[in-house]
Amino acid sequence: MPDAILVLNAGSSSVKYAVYRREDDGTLEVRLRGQVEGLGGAARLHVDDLDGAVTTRELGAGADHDAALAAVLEAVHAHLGDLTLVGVGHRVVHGGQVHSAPVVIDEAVLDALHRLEPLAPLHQPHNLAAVEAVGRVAPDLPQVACFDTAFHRTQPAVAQRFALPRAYEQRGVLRYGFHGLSYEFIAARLPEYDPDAANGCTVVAHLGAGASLCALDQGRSVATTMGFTALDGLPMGQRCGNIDPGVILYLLQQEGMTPAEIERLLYRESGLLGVSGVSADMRVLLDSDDPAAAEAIDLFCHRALREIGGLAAVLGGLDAVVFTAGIGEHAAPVRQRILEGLGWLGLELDDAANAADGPRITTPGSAVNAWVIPTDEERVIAAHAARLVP
Ligand SMILES: Nc1ncnc2c1ncn2[C@@H]1O[C@H](COP(=O)(O)OP(=O)(O)O)[C@@H](O)[C@H]1O
Ligand SMILES: CC(=O)OP(=O)(O)O
Ligand SMILES: [Mg+2]
Repeated sequence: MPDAILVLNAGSSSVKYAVYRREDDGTLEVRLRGQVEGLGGAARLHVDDLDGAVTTRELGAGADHDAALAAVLEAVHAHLGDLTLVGVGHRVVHGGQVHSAPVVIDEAVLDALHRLEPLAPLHQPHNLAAVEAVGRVAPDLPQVACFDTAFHRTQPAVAQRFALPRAYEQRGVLRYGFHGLSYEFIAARLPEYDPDAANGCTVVAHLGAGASLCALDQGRSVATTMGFTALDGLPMGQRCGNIDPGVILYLLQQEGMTPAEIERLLYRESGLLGVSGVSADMRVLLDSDDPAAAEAIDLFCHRALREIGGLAAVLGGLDAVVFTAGIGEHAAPVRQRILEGLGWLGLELDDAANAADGPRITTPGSAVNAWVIPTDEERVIAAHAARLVP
Protein backbone atom coordinates (compact mmCIF):
# COMPACT_ATOMS: atom_id res chain seq x y z
CA MET A 1 0.00 0.00 0.00
CA PRO A 2 1.34 3.47 -0.81
CA ASP A 3 3.14 5.32 2.00
CA ALA A 4 1.79 8.58 3.36
CA ILE A 5 2.94 11.32 5.71
CA LEU A 6 0.50 13.22 7.90
CA VAL A 7 1.37 16.83 8.77
CA LEU A 8 -0.12 18.66 11.77
CA ASN A 9 0.43 22.39 12.17
CA ALA A 10 -1.16 23.85 15.28
CA GLY A 11 -1.07 27.66 15.08
CA SER A 12 -2.50 30.07 17.63
CA SER A 13 -5.86 30.40 15.85
CA SER A 14 -5.89 27.30 13.66
CA VAL A 15 -4.94 23.65 13.27
CA LYS A 16 -3.80 22.99 9.69
CA TYR A 17 -3.24 19.49 8.37
CA ALA A 18 -2.27 17.68 5.20
CA VAL A 19 -1.64 14.15 3.98
CA TYR A 20 1.05 13.54 1.35
CA ARG A 21 1.60 10.36 -0.64
CA ARG A 22 5.29 9.49 -0.79
CA GLU A 23 6.11 8.27 -4.30
CA ASP A 24 8.84 5.70 -4.99
CA ASP A 25 11.11 8.46 -6.28
CA GLY A 26 10.70 10.34 -2.97
CA THR A 27 8.43 13.10 -4.32
CA LEU A 28 5.43 14.04 -2.23
CA GLU A 29 1.95 14.43 -3.65
CA VAL A 30 -0.62 16.17 -1.49
CA ARG A 31 -3.74 13.96 -1.14
CA LEU A 32 -5.76 15.77 1.53
CA ARG A 33 -5.54 19.12 3.21
CA GLY A 34 -7.52 21.48 5.35
CA GLN A 35 -7.71 23.27 8.64
CA VAL A 36 -9.78 24.13 11.62
CA GLU A 37 -9.84 27.91 11.65
CA GLY A 38 -11.34 30.48 13.97
CA LEU A 39 -10.31 28.75 17.22
CA GLY A 40 -11.44 30.86 20.14
CA GLY A 41 -14.44 32.06 18.12
CA ALA A 42 -16.71 30.14 15.75
CA ALA A 43 -14.41 27.27 14.79
CA ARG A 44 -14.92 25.54 11.43
CA LEU A 45 -13.33 22.38 10.00
CA HIS A 46 -12.43 22.55 6.31
CA VAL A 47 -11.59 19.39 4.39
CA ASP A 48 -10.31 19.42 0.80
CA ASP A 49 -9.89 15.93 -0.67
CA LEU A 50 -8.20 17.45 -3.78
CA ASP A 51 -10.65 15.57 -6.02
CA GLY A 52 -13.06 18.49 -6.01
CA ALA A 53 -14.87 17.73 -2.74
CA VAL A 54 -14.45 20.61 -0.29
CA THR A 55 -16.52 20.42 2.89
CA THR A 56 -16.91 22.70 5.89
CA ARG A 57 -18.36 21.75 9.26
CA GLU A 58 -19.05 24.10 12.17
CA LEU A 59 -17.40 22.86 15.36
CA GLY A 60 -19.27 25.27 17.60
CA ALA A 61 -18.18 28.28 19.62
CA GLY A 62 -16.65 26.24 22.47
CA ALA A 63 -14.24 24.26 20.28
CA ASP A 64 -10.65 24.39 21.57
CA HIS A 65 -7.39 22.98 20.19
CA ASP A 66 -8.18 19.48 21.59
CA ALA A 67 -11.57 19.41 19.88
CA ALA A 68 -9.95 20.68 16.68
CA LEU A 69 -7.32 17.97 16.76
CA ALA A 70 -9.91 15.23 17.35
CA ALA A 71 -11.94 16.51 14.38
CA VAL A 72 -8.82 16.62 12.20
CA LEU A 73 -7.73 13.07 13.10
CA GLU A 74 -11.26 11.82 12.37
CA ALA A 75 -11.28 13.55 8.96
CA VAL A 76 -7.84 12.15 8.11
CA HIS A 77 -8.89 8.64 9.10
CA ALA A 78 -12.02 8.88 6.96
CA HIS A 79 -10.04 9.92 3.88
CA LEU A 80 -6.93 7.71 4.04
CA GLY A 81 -8.31 5.13 1.58
CA ASP A 82 -5.47 2.82 0.46
CA LEU A 83 -2.74 5.00 1.98
CA THR A 84 -0.68 3.75 4.93
CA LEU A 85 0.67 6.38 7.30
CA VAL A 86 4.40 5.85 7.82
CA GLY A 87 5.09 9.01 9.80
CA VAL A 88 3.73 12.24 11.17
CA GLY A 89 5.43 15.61 10.85
CA HIS A 90 4.57 18.29 13.39
CA ARG A 91 5.15 21.99 13.52
CA VAL A 92 6.72 22.64 16.91
CA VAL A 93 7.09 26.34 17.43
CA HIS A 94 10.02 26.40 19.87
CA GLY A 95 13.15 24.30 19.48
CA GLY A 96 15.24 26.26 21.96
CA GLN A 97 19.04 26.26 21.83
CA VAL A 98 19.34 22.56 21.08
CA HIS A 99 17.41 22.16 17.85
CA SER A 100 18.62 23.77 14.65
CA ALA A 101 17.11 21.00 12.48
CA PRO A 102 14.08 18.68 12.49
CA VAL A 103 14.31 15.67 14.80
CA VAL A 104 12.56 12.32 15.36
CA ILE A 105 10.65 12.62 18.61
CA ASP A 106 11.40 10.27 21.51
CA GLU A 107 10.66 10.51 25.22
CA ALA A 108 13.73 12.68 25.97
CA VAL A 109 13.06 15.08 23.08
CA LEU A 110 9.43 15.42 24.16
CA ASP A 111 10.41 16.15 27.78
CA ALA A 112 12.84 18.85 26.68
CA LEU A 113 10.24 20.42 24.37
CA HIS A 114 7.69 20.51 27.19
CA ARG A 115 10.17 22.59 29.20
CA LEU A 116 9.97 25.28 26.48
CA GLU A 117 6.19 25.69 26.91
CA PRO A 118 6.51 28.91 28.95
CA LEU A 119 8.34 30.45 25.97
CA ALA A 120 5.46 29.76 23.56
CA PRO A 121 2.27 29.42 25.59
CA LEU A 122 -0.08 29.90 22.62
CA HIS A 123 1.59 27.17 20.57
CA GLN A 124 3.96 24.71 22.24
CA PRO A 125 1.33 23.03 24.49
CA HIS A 126 -0.92 22.45 21.45
CA ASN A 127 1.97 21.27 19.27
CA LEU A 128 2.97 18.71 21.89
CA ALA A 129 -0.63 17.72 22.65
CA ALA A 130 -0.86 16.71 18.98
CA VAL A 131 2.29 14.57 19.34
CA GLU A 132 0.84 12.88 22.43
CA ALA A 133 -2.60 12.36 20.87
CA VAL A 134 -1.04 10.59 17.87
CA GLY A 135 1.23 8.60 20.22
CA ARG A 136 -1.82 7.28 22.08
CA VAL A 137 -3.56 5.94 18.98
CA ALA A 138 -0.44 4.87 17.06
CA PRO A 139 2.47 4.38 19.50
CA ASP A 140 4.81 2.87 16.87
CA LEU A 141 4.30 5.56 14.22
CA PRO A 142 7.47 7.69 13.92
CA GLN A 143 6.85 11.38 14.63
CA VAL A 144 9.09 14.26 13.57
CA ALA A 145 9.27 17.72 15.12
CA CYS A 146 9.99 20.63 12.73
CA PHE A 147 10.81 23.88 14.48
CA ASP A 148 9.80 27.46 13.73
CA THR A 149 13.05 28.61 15.32
CA ALA A 150 15.50 26.40 13.37
CA PHE A 151 15.70 28.45 10.14
CA HIS A 152 17.00 31.48 12.05
CA ARG A 153 20.04 29.75 13.55
CA THR A 154 22.07 30.98 10.53
CA GLN A 155 21.84 34.52 11.92
CA PRO A 156 25.02 36.20 13.10
CA ALA A 157 25.43 36.32 16.88
CA VAL A 158 24.77 40.04 16.92
CA ALA A 159 21.26 39.51 15.56
CA GLN A 160 20.48 36.84 18.16
CA ARG A 161 21.83 38.70 21.19
CA PHE A 162 20.03 40.82 23.80
CA ALA A 163 21.94 43.58 25.55
CA LEU A 164 21.80 41.68 28.84
CA PRO A 165 24.68 40.38 30.94
CA ARG A 166 26.34 37.42 29.19
CA ALA A 167 25.19 34.89 31.79
CA TYR A 168 21.62 35.17 30.47
CA GLU A 169 22.69 34.35 26.94
CA GLN A 170 24.45 31.22 28.20
CA ARG A 171 21.18 30.25 29.87
CA GLY A 172 19.37 30.48 26.53
CA VAL A 173 17.93 33.99 26.71
CA LEU A 174 18.36 34.75 23.00
CA ARG A 175 16.40 36.08 20.08
CA TYR A 176 15.27 32.79 18.49
CA GLY A 177 12.81 34.04 15.88
CA PHE A 178 9.76 32.13 14.60
CA HIS A 179 7.74 31.34 11.44
CA GLY A 180 10.94 29.68 10.17
CA LEU A 181 9.11 26.90 8.30
CA SER A 182 7.22 29.53 6.35
CA TYR A 183 10.41 31.49 5.61
CA GLU A 184 12.13 28.27 4.55
CA PHE A 185 9.32 27.65 2.06
CA ILE A 186 9.47 31.21 0.67
CA ALA A 187 13.28 31.14 0.41
CA ALA A 188 13.05 27.88 -1.57
CA ARG A 189 10.42 29.25 -3.98
CA LEU A 190 11.75 32.79 -4.43
CA PRO A 191 14.20 31.88 -7.25
CA GLU A 192 11.21 30.93 -9.48
CA TYR A 193 9.61 34.33 -8.95
CA ASP A 194 12.54 36.71 -8.59
CA PRO A 195 16.04 35.30 -9.17
CA ASP A 196 17.70 38.65 -8.43
CA ALA A 197 15.99 38.96 -5.05
CA ALA A 198 16.76 35.31 -4.29
CA ASN A 199 20.44 36.14 -4.79
CA GLY A 200 20.10 39.49 -3.07
CA CYS A 201 18.21 41.24 -0.28
CA THR A 202 14.60 40.35 0.55
CA VAL A 203 12.27 41.12 3.42
CA VAL A 204 9.53 38.51 3.87
CA ALA A 205 6.40 39.61 5.74
CA HIS A 206 4.61 36.63 7.30
CA LEU A 207 1.39 38.34 8.36
CA GLY A 208 -1.13 35.93 9.90
CA ALA A 209 -2.64 35.57 13.34
CA GLY A 210 0.99 35.75 14.44
CA ALA A 211 3.06 38.18 12.37
CA SER A 212 6.77 38.63 11.82
CA LEU A 213 9.29 39.80 9.25
CA CYS A 214 12.48 38.10 8.14
CA ALA A 215 15.49 39.58 6.33
CA LEU A 216 16.85 37.09 3.77
CA ASP A 217 20.37 37.60 2.45
CA GLN A 218 20.73 35.18 -0.49
CA GLY A 219 17.97 33.08 1.03
CA ARG A 220 19.47 32.88 4.53
CA SER A 221 17.87 34.45 7.57
CA VAL A 222 20.04 37.29 8.90
CA ALA A 223 17.50 39.06 11.15
CA THR A 224 13.88 38.73 12.20
CA THR A 225 11.38 40.68 14.28
CA MET A 226 10.34 37.97 16.75
CA GLY A 227 12.71 37.20 19.60
CA PHE A 228 12.91 34.98 22.69
CA THR A 229 9.17 34.40 22.32
CA ALA A 230 6.58 34.98 19.61
CA LEU A 231 5.48 38.17 21.38
CA ASP A 232 8.15 40.49 20.01
CA GLY A 233 8.12 42.57 16.84
CA LEU A 234 4.90 43.43 15.02
CA PRO A 235 1.53 43.81 16.74
CA MET A 236 -0.51 40.67 15.97
CA GLY A 237 -4.11 39.49 16.22
CA GLN A 238 -4.00 39.34 20.01
CA ARG A 239 -0.31 39.87 20.84
CA CYS A 240 1.28 43.23 21.63
CA GLY A 241 4.50 42.92 19.61
CA ASN A 242 7.43 45.14 20.52
CA ILE A 243 6.87 46.90 23.83
CA ASP A 244 9.08 48.91 26.17
CA PRO A 245 10.03 46.40 28.93
CA GLY A 246 9.45 49.28 31.34
CA VAL A 247 5.72 48.86 30.70
CA ILE A 248 5.89 45.36 32.15
CA LEU A 249 7.74 46.60 35.25
CA TYR A 250 5.13 49.31 35.65
CA LEU A 251 2.26 46.80 35.42
CA LEU A 252 3.95 44.55 37.98
CA GLN A 253 5.09 47.18 40.44
CA GLN A 254 2.56 50.00 40.15
CA GLU A 255 -0.61 48.28 38.97
CA GLY A 256 0.00 45.14 41.04
CA MET A 257 -0.75 42.77 38.16
CA THR A 258 0.32 39.14 38.57
CA PRO A 259 2.58 37.40 36.02
CA ALA A 260 -0.41 35.33 34.86
CA GLU A 261 -2.46 38.50 34.31
CA ILE A 262 0.36 40.11 32.38
CA GLU A 263 0.78 36.98 30.26
CA ARG A 264 -2.93 37.07 29.39
CA LEU A 265 -2.76 40.79 28.60
CA LEU A 266 0.26 40.53 26.30
CA TYR A 267 -0.62 37.25 24.54
CA ARG A 268 -4.41 37.32 24.32
CA GLU A 269 -5.87 40.77 24.92
CA SER A 270 -3.54 43.07 22.98
CA GLY A 271 -2.65 43.55 19.31
CA LEU A 272 -5.45 44.18 16.80
CA LEU A 273 -8.01 42.96 19.33
CA GLY A 274 -6.83 45.21 22.15
CA VAL A 275 -6.42 48.36 20.06
CA SER A 276 -9.66 47.96 18.11
CA GLY A 277 -11.80 46.53 20.89
CA VAL A 278 -13.59 44.90 17.93
CA SER A 279 -11.76 41.79 16.73
CA ALA A 280 -8.40 40.07 16.27
CA ASP A 281 -9.38 39.19 12.71
CA MET A 282 -8.15 41.55 10.01
CA ARG A 283 -11.15 40.66 7.81
CA VAL A 284 -13.54 42.00 10.44
CA LEU A 285 -11.47 45.16 10.99
CA LEU A 286 -11.30 45.95 7.27
CA ASP A 287 -15.10 45.66 7.09
CA SER A 288 -15.72 47.70 10.23
CA ASP A 289 -16.55 51.42 10.25
CA ASP A 290 -15.50 51.77 13.89
CA PRO A 291 -12.67 54.37 14.05
CA ALA A 292 -10.83 52.18 16.58
CA ALA A 293 -10.71 49.37 13.99
CA ALA A 294 -9.06 51.78 11.53
CA GLU A 295 -6.58 52.82 14.24
CA ALA A 296 -5.65 49.19 14.89
CA ILE A 297 -4.95 48.69 11.16
CA ASP A 298 -2.94 51.96 11.16
CA LEU A 299 -0.75 50.73 13.99
CA PHE A 300 -0.23 47.33 12.33
CA CYS A 301 0.89 48.97 9.06
CA HIS A 302 3.02 51.61 10.80
CA ARG A 303 4.94 48.99 12.76
CA ALA A 304 5.39 46.75 9.70
CA LEU A 305 6.72 49.67 7.65
CA ARG A 306 9.09 50.74 10.39
CA GLU A 307 10.49 47.23 10.79
CA ILE A 308 10.88 46.72 7.01
CA GLY A 309 13.00 49.87 6.99
CA GLY A 310 15.17 48.50 9.79
CA LEU A 311 15.65 45.13 8.12
CA ALA A 312 16.46 46.76 4.76
CA ALA A 313 19.17 48.74 6.54
CA VAL A 314 20.61 45.56 8.05
CA LEU A 315 20.57 43.93 4.59
CA GLY A 316 22.27 46.96 3.07
CA GLY A 317 19.58 47.23 0.39
CA LEU A 318 16.25 45.88 -0.70
CA ASP A 319 15.48 43.96 -3.89
CA ALA A 320 12.06 42.62 -2.92
CA VAL A 321 9.35 42.48 -0.29
CA VAL A 322 7.32 39.25 -0.14
CA PHE A 323 3.93 39.03 1.58
CA THR A 324 2.63 35.72 2.87
CA ALA A 325 0.23 34.06 5.41
CA GLY A 326 -3.45 34.92 6.02
CA ILE A 327 -3.22 38.73 6.00
CA GLY A 328 -0.20 38.93 3.68
CA GLU A 329 -1.84 36.75 1.03
CA HIS A 330 -5.35 38.18 1.15
CA ALA A 331 -5.50 41.71 2.57
CA ALA A 332 -4.77 44.02 -0.37
CA PRO A 333 -5.49 47.23 1.60
CA VAL A 334 -2.91 46.26 4.24
CA ARG A 335 -0.25 45.52 1.61
CA GLN A 336 -1.08 48.82 -0.10
CA ARG A 337 -0.72 50.82 3.10
CA ILE A 338 2.63 49.24 3.94
CA LEU A 339 4.07 49.52 0.43
CA GLU A 340 2.98 53.14 -0.05
CA GLY A 341 5.41 53.90 2.75
CA LEU A 342 8.26 52.50 0.62
CA GLY A 343 7.66 54.89 -2.29
CA TRP A 344 10.81 56.81 -1.32
CA LEU A 345 12.82 53.68 -2.25
CA GLY A 346 11.32 53.81 -5.75
CA LEU A 347 8.80 51.06 -5.03
CA GLU A 348 5.74 51.53 -7.25
CA LEU A 349 2.61 49.55 -6.47
CA ASP A 350 0.54 48.03 -9.29
CA ASP A 351 -2.96 48.59 -7.88
CA ALA A 352 -4.73 46.09 -10.13
CA ALA A 353 -2.20 43.35 -9.43
CA ASN A 354 -2.41 44.08 -5.72
CA ALA A 355 -6.21 43.88 -5.80
CA ALA A 356 -5.85 40.50 -7.55
CA ASP A 357 -3.43 39.22 -4.87
CA GLY A 358 -0.39 39.13 -7.15
CA PRO A 359 1.85 37.31 -7.58
CA ARG A 360 3.83 40.42 -8.59
CA ILE A 361 2.21 43.55 -7.18
CA THR A 362 4.67 46.23 -8.33
CA THR A 363 4.94 47.84 -11.76
CA PRO A 364 7.61 46.65 -14.24
CA GLY A 365 9.49 49.93 -13.65
CA SER A 366 9.48 49.67 -9.84
CA ALA A 367 12.94 49.91 -8.27
CA VAL A 368 11.97 47.33 -5.63
CA ASN A 369 9.72 44.35 -6.40
CA ALA A 370 6.86 43.23 -4.20
CA TRP A 371 5.27 39.80 -4.37
CA VAL A 372 2.45 37.79 -2.86
CA ILE A 373 3.61 34.19 -2.46
CA PRO A 374 1.30 31.78 -0.60
CA THR A 375 3.22 29.97 2.09
CA ASP A 376 3.04 26.20 2.66
CA GLU A 377 4.46 25.24 6.03
CA GLU A 378 2.85 21.80 5.67
CA ARG A 379 4.92 20.94 2.59
CA VAL A 380 8.16 21.93 4.33
CA ILE A 381 7.22 19.76 7.32
CA ALA A 382 6.24 16.85 5.05
CA ALA A 383 9.57 17.02 3.22
CA HIS A 384 11.55 16.97 6.48
CA ALA A 385 9.43 14.16 7.93
CA ALA A 386 9.64 12.07 4.74
CA ARG A 387 13.42 12.34 4.88
CA LEU A 388 13.63 11.26 8.52
CA VAL A 389 11.16 8.36 8.61
CA PRO A 390 12.15 4.99 7.11
N1 LIG B 1 -9.29 37.72 3.16
C1 LIG B 1 -8.65 38.15 4.24
N2 LIG B 1 -8.49 39.47 4.47
C2 LIG B 1 -7.85 39.92 5.56
N3 LIG B 1 -7.32 39.11 6.50
C3 LIG B 1 -7.45 37.80 6.32
C4 LIG B 1 -8.10 37.24 5.20
N4 LIG B 1 -8.05 35.89 5.31
C5 LIG B 1 -7.40 35.64 6.47
N5 LIG B 1 -7.04 36.78 7.08
C6 LIG B 1 -6.34 36.94 8.35
O1 LIG B 1 -5.37 35.93 8.48
C7 LIG B 1 -5.42 35.39 9.80
C8 LIG B 1 -5.04 33.93 9.78
O2 LIG B 1 -3.78 33.81 9.18
P1 LIG B 1 -3.01 32.43 9.21
O3 LIG B 1 -1.69 32.65 8.60
O4 LIG B 1 -3.87 31.37 8.59
O5 LIG B 1 -2.96 32.25 10.78
P2 LIG B 1 -2.29 31.23 11.78
O6 LIG B 1 -1.33 32.06 12.50
O7 LIG B 1 -3.38 30.68 12.62
O8 LIG B 1 -1.56 30.19 10.96
C9 LIG B 1 -6.85 35.59 10.28
O9 LIG B 1 -6.88 35.79 11.65
C10 LIG B 1 -7.27 36.83 9.54
O10 LIG B 1 -7.01 37.95 10.35
C1 LIG C 1 4.89 31.65 15.91
C2 LIG C 1 3.53 32.16 15.59
O1 LIG C 1 3.19 33.25 15.96
O2 LIG C 1 2.74 31.34 14.86
P1 LIG C 1 1.24 31.64 14.35
O3 LIG C 1 1.35 32.80 13.44
O4 LIG C 1 0.85 30.38 13.61
O5 LIG C 1 0.40 31.93 15.54
MG1 LIG D 1 0.50 30.35 11.10
